Amino acid sequence: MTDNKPILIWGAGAIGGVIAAYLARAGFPVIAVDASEAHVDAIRRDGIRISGPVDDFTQALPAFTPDTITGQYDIIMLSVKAQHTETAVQQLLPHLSPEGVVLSLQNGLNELRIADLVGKHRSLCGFVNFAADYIEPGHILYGNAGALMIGEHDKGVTPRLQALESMLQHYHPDVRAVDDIWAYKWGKLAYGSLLFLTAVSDETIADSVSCPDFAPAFTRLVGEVLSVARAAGVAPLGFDGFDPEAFASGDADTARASLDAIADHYRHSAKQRSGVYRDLAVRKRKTEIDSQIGEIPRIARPLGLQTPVTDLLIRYIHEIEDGARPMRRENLAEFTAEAQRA
Ligand SMILES: NC(=O)C1=CN([C@@H]2O[C@H](COP(=O)(O)OP(=O)(O)OC[C@H]3O[C@@H](n4cnc5c(N)ncnc54)[C@H](OP(=O)(O)O)[C@@H]3O)[C@@H](O)[C@H]2O)C=CC1
Ligand SMILES: CC(C)(CO)C(=O)C(=O)O
Repeated sequence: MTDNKPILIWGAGAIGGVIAAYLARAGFPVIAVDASEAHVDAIRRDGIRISGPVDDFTQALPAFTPDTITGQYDIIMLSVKAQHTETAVQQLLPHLSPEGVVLSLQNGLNELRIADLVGKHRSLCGFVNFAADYIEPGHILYGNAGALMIGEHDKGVTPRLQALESMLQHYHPDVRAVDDIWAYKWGKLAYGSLLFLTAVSDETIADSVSCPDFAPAFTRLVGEVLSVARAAGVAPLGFDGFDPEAFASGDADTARASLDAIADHYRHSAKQRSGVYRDLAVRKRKTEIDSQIGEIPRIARPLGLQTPVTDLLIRYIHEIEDGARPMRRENLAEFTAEAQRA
């Protein structure tokens, strides 16, 4: 499957840009496809620049917008924001070969929708926790390494998954093909809810999650998402300091220890704030709240579960998106008080 045939990276921003640059540097024939004409023009002209504490290099790369790419491909790695998934999949479908696969490298449970659109046998799942920021056209900050795992929708590590694992190990040797990807995808969704909550404040992820005053809110929020995961038949797994068991235990000290470990992970990163913060404060655009975190109540309701703390988070982020609530530390105190009453 990976026999020197061109690979598309569809959405070559922060995450897709890093993967594209590393794979191209390793000699894979990678083509970037991105909706931003300015980004595509810069990559074509100067290559893609990866900067930061992990690496600093510029990689030449062919790049196209979705309407100018031609041909059919066996591997398309998709890394657009969750709310752009459906449009991107409709655009990429004519370029996916009959035996080709779309590997999602995104937060959220987008693979469920991708499988509906391309067929489950042509959809592979990804869990990403490395950190990167789109700085300007052609330039990505790679903040720190983090977990990256891939899997089939159903159990089993297939030869095609192993081939992709070997390829992605050129990005980082710790990339793993796993047979329980949903345990990580749901783990990241619970952790993602925590990241969204840090973005109601203008402080860093580390400062927010390590503050004892706010620990009850983070703990209740993450615990609630984990309960939905379990009701949906998934036992989430941890990574990079995040220990789901600690949040499910109901023991405040155990949860605090995991919050401190998460804070420690980010203290070593050049990306101190989440992608959510970046959407709100820097790029001034809507976040993935509805398509990523909104899935949690949508899945919970038919299972007879309420999600009051997640609903509260969605309200706060909408208020910030709508300009009705400034991003500030006080929001975390207010959220903590409201979450305890919810
Ligand atoms: N950044 C991070 O550190 C992490 C991000 N993730 C997840 O990875 C996914 C990608 O996020 P991230 O890389 O940060 O996002 P970015 O916005 O940096 O990159 C996405 C790129 O896709 C482009 N795009 C939008 N629509 C299309 C389309 N239809 N076809 C092709 N390209 C398109 C965007 O252009 P435009 O900006 O013009 O819309 C942008 O350049 C998200 O689900 C995110 O939650 C997961 C872990 C960490
Ligand atoms: C913070 C990070 C990079 C996870 O490490 C993330 O997932 C995001 O910014 O959305």
